[in-house]
Amino acid sequence: MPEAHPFTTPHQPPTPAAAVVFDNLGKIYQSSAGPVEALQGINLAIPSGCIYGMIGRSGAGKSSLLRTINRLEEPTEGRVLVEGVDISGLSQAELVKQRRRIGMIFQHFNLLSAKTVWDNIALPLRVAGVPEPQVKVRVNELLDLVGLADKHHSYPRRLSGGQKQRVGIARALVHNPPILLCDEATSALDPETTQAILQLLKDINLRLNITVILITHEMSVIREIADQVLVLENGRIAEHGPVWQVFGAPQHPATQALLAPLQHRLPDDLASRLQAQPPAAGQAHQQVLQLFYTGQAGLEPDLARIAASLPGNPCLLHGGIDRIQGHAQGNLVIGLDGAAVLPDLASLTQGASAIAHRVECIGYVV
Ligand SMILES: Nc1ncnc2c1ncn2[C@@H]1O[C@H](COP(=O)(O)OP(=O)(O)OP(=O)(O)O)[C@@H](O)[C@H]1O
Repeated sequence: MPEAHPFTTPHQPPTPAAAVVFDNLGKIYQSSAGPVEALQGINLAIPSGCIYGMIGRSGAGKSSLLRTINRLEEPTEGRVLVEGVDISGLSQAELVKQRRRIGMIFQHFNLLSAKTVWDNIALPLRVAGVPEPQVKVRVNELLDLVGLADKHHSYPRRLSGGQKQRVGIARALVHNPPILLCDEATSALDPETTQAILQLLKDINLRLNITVILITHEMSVIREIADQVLVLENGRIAEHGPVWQVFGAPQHPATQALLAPLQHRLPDDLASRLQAQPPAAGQAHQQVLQLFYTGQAGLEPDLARIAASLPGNPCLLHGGIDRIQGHAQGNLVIGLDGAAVLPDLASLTQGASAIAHRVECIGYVV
């Protein structure tokens, strides 16, 4: 007798505090070169209903951690609680059921090339013994959800990368899981298609209240859709928190290195003209200040206030501000007449009249 499937009603979680909890998690692989400590002392809760990003250098342990959530990897130490259930104690039959509550999508889509879009999506339902009329209803629902209703007879080889990932997403959602794991889901896609897939994941997170946990090497993906982010380094937690906080003021050197490509660096022509000391007396020059914004305490780059607080006809030379989760972050590079007498720079970052979180004089240009 096939079990009942609740997929025609929207998923309604019993509002657990955390979708996933890692409790002192450790993982050691045995390899021919000896034991490899992939994860160590991971204590972390992933809130229900959020989009949670995991980043880290290659080999930091992201995949190992993600795959412990559905026991594709068994931890060697500690526990993983999924919606409050310690999954290490599940029997094989219980694990099969549990895995239906955790969808997963992959970088290379993992579709069956000999099956149509329809059959790829229907397969997990058929394997679970869902009656054919219900399979039909559910596959149609999912094709609509991912915007592929007109492709149901197509084979994967006739689909673009974005369309293949849409099939992967539909297949991952067949059992109406409360959790979706994404393993480099947009890494094989061009920027425009990446945007469309990220929008779909956001939509699924909001409309279906599914917790989305993703690993990626693309920091822009985290900035674009994640609520919270974990940074792993050598199998340990480097730092974690709301994306705007971690991206606005990265504390750990690993995070700083990962985020470096997103920084609005000085353009080469300006950097090459900067000198550490002011030129000889009488030579016209500008002093160059850099104003940094971390997103803390609602402090915004207010150009009128900056102009009123700085002497010497301030002019904007370069800069970039991103807005992440409503917080302005980045830096502005400002040139001032060389002869202007600068105020105490620390005073520009304090109190109600602060114009930035940090101000540095980075040099002089003639
Ligand atoms: N099956 C395995 N056997 C032995 N060592 C492994 C195995 N799988 C992973 N490792 C090692 O565990 C560590 C963590 O690997 P993992 O794949 O989790 O990192 P990652 O951050 O996902 O890396 P990447 O970004 O390159 O995919 C690495 O040192 C890796 O070589």
